Amino acid sequence: MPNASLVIANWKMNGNRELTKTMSVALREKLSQLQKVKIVVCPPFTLISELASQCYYDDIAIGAQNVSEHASGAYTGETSTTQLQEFGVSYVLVGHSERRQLFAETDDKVNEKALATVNAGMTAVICVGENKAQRDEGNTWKVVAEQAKAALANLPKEKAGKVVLAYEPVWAIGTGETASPEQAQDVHAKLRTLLVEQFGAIGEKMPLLYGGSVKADNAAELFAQKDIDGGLIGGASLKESDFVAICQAAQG
Ligand SMILES: O=C[C@H](O)COP(=O)(O)O
Repeated sequence: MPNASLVIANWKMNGNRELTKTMSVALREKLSQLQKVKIVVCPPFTLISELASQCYYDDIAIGAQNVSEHASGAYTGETSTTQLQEFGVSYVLVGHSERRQLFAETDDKVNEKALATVNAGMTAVICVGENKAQRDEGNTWKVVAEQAKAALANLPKEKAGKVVLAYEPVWAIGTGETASPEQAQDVHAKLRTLLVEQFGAIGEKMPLLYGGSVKADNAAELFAQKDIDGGLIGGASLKESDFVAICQAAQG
């Protein structure tokens, strides 16, 4: 029986004001009554203000897809934690594989961004995951563990409540090829152990999300896994009916 606690929409570089309006209405009317599931929407920066003004903060949280590790200054094109918070942002995606691959974000940079996020009082959603070649070579856990340990370095126990881990196998992102519930659970169980080792007993309760071609028709079986506490949703978060169905599947 699914009993997930967190579903995050990552619009990536998609969407416009029209989608923001449509989705805001859908979230308010169809999802604000979900008791057990926290919903976060991460639109492009340009739509954050509009989304925040239309969503009820208590039910729907606003997330950013990236943040600068710097507090302020001459960093053209960057956005700080303080600037995001001014618009009601309380979650930040950190280390998404597209940032790692296309924008050369290193493990160290991901760690700096995670630290900046939690130190500002926001929740860091740290993404980890192996690519196809790494899985085929049997290195899935080696890669995921290295990324997770590097991203979580120097994060103290008292910040555990501000940390979410998202396992996103790169080969499953935007491909329609989802990890099987067993494949995902296998990695999640190991990530759970890693969290408990670093943060103690609270690690048992820290949200572990799965991302990678989650759809309305596969969400329930993924969310039914013991250590899958929700999802990070890309393509399916752009379509109102699909995203609503995924959130409802999380509620169980
Ligand atoms: O952040 C979301 C993930 O990259 C998953 O994207 P997807 O659901 O389109 O596969």
